[in-house]
Amino acid sequence: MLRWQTAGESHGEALVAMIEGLPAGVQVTSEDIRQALARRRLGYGRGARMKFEQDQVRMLTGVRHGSTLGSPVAIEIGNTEWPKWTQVMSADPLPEGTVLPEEGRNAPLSRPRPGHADLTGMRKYGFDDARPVLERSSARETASRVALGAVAAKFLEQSVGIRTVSHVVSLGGVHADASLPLPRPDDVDALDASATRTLDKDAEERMKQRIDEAKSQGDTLGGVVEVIAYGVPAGLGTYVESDRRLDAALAGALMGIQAIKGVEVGDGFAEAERPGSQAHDEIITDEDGRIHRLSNRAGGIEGGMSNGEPIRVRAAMKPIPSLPRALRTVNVLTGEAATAINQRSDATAVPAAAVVAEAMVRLTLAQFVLEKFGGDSVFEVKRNAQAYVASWPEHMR
Ligand SMILES: Cc1cc2nc3c(=O)[nH]c(=O)nc-3n(C[C@H](O)[C@H](O)[C@H](O)COP(=O)(O)O)c2cc1C
Ligand SMILES: C=C(O[C@@H]1CC(C(=O)O)=C[C@@H](OP(=O)(O)O)[C@H]1O)C(=O)O
Repeated sequence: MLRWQTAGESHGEALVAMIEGLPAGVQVTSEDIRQALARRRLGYGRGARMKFEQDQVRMLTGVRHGSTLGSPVAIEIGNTEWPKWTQVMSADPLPEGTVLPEEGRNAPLSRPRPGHADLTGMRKYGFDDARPVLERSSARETASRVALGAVAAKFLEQSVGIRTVSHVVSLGGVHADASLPLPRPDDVDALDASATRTLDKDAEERMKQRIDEAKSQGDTLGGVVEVIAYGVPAGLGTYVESDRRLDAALAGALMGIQAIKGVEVGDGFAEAERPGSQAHDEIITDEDGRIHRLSNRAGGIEGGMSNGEPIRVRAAMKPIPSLPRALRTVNVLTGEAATAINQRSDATAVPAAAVVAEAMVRLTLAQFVLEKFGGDSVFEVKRNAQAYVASWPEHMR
């Protein structure tokens, strides 16, 4: 069983991520993790913090000489901003009379920001300011999941040959051309080079303009991201029990990302508007006698199982809730009307969310691969997966 967990606060000393249940023999280095984290920092419209802060990666356990040991893998992502935050975020009580810098005093954070966890978090945990809530509800935490996703990606590629890619489908209402071919894993460099993580250059320009326009109006934007997984063998997940469905797990994993408000598998909501004759993926036998699909509207999942086609899932991100054009709120210390604090913030983080969504798809697929094929070493998982496919009659492969 593959399990993972993250810990850490947005302005704390470090984030910590742990994954347990990975087989031995996954080739992975801290440089692989660094590269994945660098991708999450890219994207037009991200705020100042992305520029001055760095992710300091340390592989603490579970890996020796670039290869996993089968024991839990723990990764630390140090926050280079920590020296500025040590007092505000100190784990130990502060000496009497310590005067905290502005960001550590509770007055500004007694005005909960609409769209954030602030108000309900304060009520739920009994705080009189939002600092203890925002520290953990912040999407800074997604760095931990991207780090774990980088390890999962290595496992998927080295065991079964699964590779993933993510891109932005729409940003602030500007859509990439849906008739373009789907990105493939080899397009990753081109996607990294794109300011808005899209292969549609024309849409990229319009997305940038839209972000500039929103910024000049003190506003923020959301959008839709897509993750595609290639090389997924048929038969991950099952229809036999709802909580073992691959589509359900992927939806949960994507919904667990901060600010994600909708998930689609394949053509998702568009499917609901089509007649059945145009909604499914017809099965034919091609010239070499092999079974083949004419389309992939289902996004590679039928009956809660991967069907051998590329897996395609989308996630809709709401606009960033901290806006320069501050929203109305209430000062919870006085009950008086107020405006939400206007912190430095991302104008949009949709390209980064694509990278986070990809990490969640990688982790979820790794879980399902291990459930299906088992194995304590990459070699064993690979052998089991190959034997499974080889057990099918030739035309079914
Ligand atoms: C990669 C990423 C970056 C984000 N950056 C910011 C930000 O700079 N400012 C902000 O207010 N919200 C940001 N958010 C969104 C908040 O974390 C999120 O909206 C908030 O936690 C409440 O969302 P929820 O209701 O889905 O939990 C970001 C989200 C993601 C995924
Ligand atoms: C630090 C990251 O994202 C942060 C996520 C975030 C939020 O509210 O979710 C708010 C911003 O932080 P701050 O309020 O300190 O400026 C982002 O910069 C990161 O992604 O590494």
